[in-house]
Amino acid sequence: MNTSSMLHVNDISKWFGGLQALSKVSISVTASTVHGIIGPNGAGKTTLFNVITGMISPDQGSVLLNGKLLPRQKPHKLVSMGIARTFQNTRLFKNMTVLENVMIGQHVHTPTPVFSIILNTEFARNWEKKTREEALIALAFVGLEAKAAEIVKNLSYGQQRLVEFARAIAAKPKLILLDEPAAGMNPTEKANLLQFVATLRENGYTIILIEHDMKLVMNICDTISVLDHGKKIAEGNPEGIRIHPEVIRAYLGKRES
Ligand SMILES: Nc1ncnc2c1ncn2[C@@H]1O[C@H](COP(=O)(O)OP(=O)(O)OP(=O)(O)O)[C@@H](O)[C@H]1O
Repeated sequence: MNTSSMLHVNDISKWFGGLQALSKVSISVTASTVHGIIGPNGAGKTTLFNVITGMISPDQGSVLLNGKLLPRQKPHKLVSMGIARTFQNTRLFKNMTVLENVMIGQHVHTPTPVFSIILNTEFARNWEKKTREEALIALAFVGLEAKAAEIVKNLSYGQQRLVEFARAIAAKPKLILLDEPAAGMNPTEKANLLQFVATLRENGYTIILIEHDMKLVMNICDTISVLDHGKKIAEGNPEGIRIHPEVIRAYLGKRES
C-alpha cells in the first residue's frame, strides 16, 4: 500500500464576514486511505471541502495535491486534476438515463472537437464507445449496471446517490471527496456504500468523506479529523477518536446520529 501523503491542507483560515468558518486547519491525507472529516453542524466541514476543491479561496493557507499547489478553479477543471466530488444533494440530470449521467462525467477527457462529433467521424464514434464501456464498468462497480437504461428520476434516492458515485469514479480520479454519502440511505444501501468505499480503497483510490453517521464513519475510516467551530480539535484512528475527551464533549456527547 502507498503510505505517502497525497493531499496537504496547510494552515487554512476562512472568514465569512465576521464569522471565522475555518481557523488554521491543517490535514494530511495518506494515499489509498479513507479519511473522515466529522464535527457538529456548522463546524466548517463543507467549507473545508470547498477550499480543497478550489471552489472558494482561503484567506490564509494553501492546499497541495501531490506537492503541487491547487489553485482556485471551476468545478470541471477539478476532474482533469484527478479530483472528483459528490455533493450533499445529488446533482444529476433527472430526465436523462443513468448511463448518460455517468457518461457526462467523463466528458472532461474528451479530446474530440465539436465538429468531429457533428460529422460523426470514426474518431468520435470510437470515443463514444469507449466512454460507454467505461461508464458501464463504473455502474457495475456500484451495483447499478442493470439500471443503465433507466431514467434517473425513477430511481430511489439511495440509488441516485450511487449514480453520482459511479459518475465520480468514471472520471478516473485519484482523490474522491464524498459529502455525506450516507445521507438519505436505508440500512441496506449504507451496507453497500461501506463495501463500495472499501473496494475503492483496495483499488488504490484515496477518499475523503464528510459524514454524520458515526457508525459508518467508525467502520469505514482509517483516519478521522474532527472539526468544531472551525478548529481541528482531534485527529486519529476511529478507536482513538471514539474516546477522545474533546470529541465526546464537542460532538459525540450531543448524540448527533
Ligand atoms: N457562503 C457563506 N456565507 C456565510 N457564512 C457561511 C457560508 N458558508 C458557510 N458559512 C458559515 O460557516 C460556518 C461553517 O459552515 P459549514 O457549512 O462549513 O459547516 P458544516 O460543518 O459543513 O455544517 P453541516 O454539518 O451543517 O453541513 C457556519 O456557521 C455557516 O453558517
